[in-house]
Amino acid sequence: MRAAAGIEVRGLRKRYGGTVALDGMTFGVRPGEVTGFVGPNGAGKSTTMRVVLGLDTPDEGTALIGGEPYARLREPLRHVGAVLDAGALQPSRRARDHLLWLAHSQGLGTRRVDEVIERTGLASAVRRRAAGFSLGMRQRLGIAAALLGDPPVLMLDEPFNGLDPEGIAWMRGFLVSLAAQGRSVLLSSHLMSELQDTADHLVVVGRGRVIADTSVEELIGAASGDRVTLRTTARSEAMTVLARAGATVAVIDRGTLTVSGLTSEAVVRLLGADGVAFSEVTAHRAALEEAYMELTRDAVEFRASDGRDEPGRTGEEADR
Ligand SMILES: Nc1ncnc2c1ncn2[C@@H]1O[C@H](COP(=O)(O)OP(=O)(O)OP(=O)(O)O)[C@@H](O)[C@H]1O
Repeated sequence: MRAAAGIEVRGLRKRYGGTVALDGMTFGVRPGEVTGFVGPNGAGKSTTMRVVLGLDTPDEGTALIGGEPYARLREPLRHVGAVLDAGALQPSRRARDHLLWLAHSQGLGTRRVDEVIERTGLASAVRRRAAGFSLGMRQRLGIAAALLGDPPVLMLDEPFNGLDPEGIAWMRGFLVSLAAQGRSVLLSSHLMSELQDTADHLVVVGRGRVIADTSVEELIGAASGDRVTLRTTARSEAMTVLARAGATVAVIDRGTLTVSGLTSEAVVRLLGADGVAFSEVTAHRAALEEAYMELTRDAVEFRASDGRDEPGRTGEEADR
């Protein structure tokens, strides 16, 4: 691998007819980190990746890999590897032949092909034809191809799509190890849960622009706000007492509530004064999924209401 390089995306705008796909998309991807590129369907993730790879032209803005636009890279496979559509394989071609064809087209040798086959755990499948490959094997083959030129930058569009739990675990570990080698790894997903244990950094997007550019830790902290988590077996009584004191109370599960608008001291005092039993009062820490939902609420085209945080609900209403 050559000197570390990153991705720089600045002010990308792109329309398809009346649809605004990119609306000033701006972010960077640093070496040594897995950056999760996450947002609801239609947020502009795939379009951004295609622009970075020179497969689509923006109306405005720039996208650079190691300081250069893709079109100016000599031997691009040595600078960036990408898997945009793992399904796109010539069905009759055997896995190893697919890699050999790619390698030879870029002046890379057979030895490198065997190295990437080994690294991606494809050794037992290389003589099989692509048509018989599971999606998991296709993803591995896509990554093997992306790694042929030992590039410092990797981009993967929805790499967890369709993988079974074992495939997901393998993919996570593999992506983290690639970043640990100093590579810049950008991976997209529309599910935050897929990124939770993989990404160091998150670029959250919606409607063609960046909503948050943050570390995983910061995002969880920011979304947690001034809320208190309360565990109690007397949910209904607790909700009545706290709502009466002006708090907004949401039900998380049978024995857990989150309370906004009161300090934890006030919650303890109010419940104690009314003799409502509780087992725990702690500062709330939002799970990443919850943080993500809050951030992207306005950017989602369709979302069914789960009714959890409707304002003004009382304990009795919520308990029904
Ligand atoms: N070739 C195209 N022609 C017309 N519209 C397009 C084209 N490519 C993307 N779009 C539109 O641009 C917007 C952004 O799409 P994009 O595929 O980049 O989003 P995404 O974040 O990757 O979504 P998903 O998670 O569904 O893949 C969407 O409204 C999409 O319908």
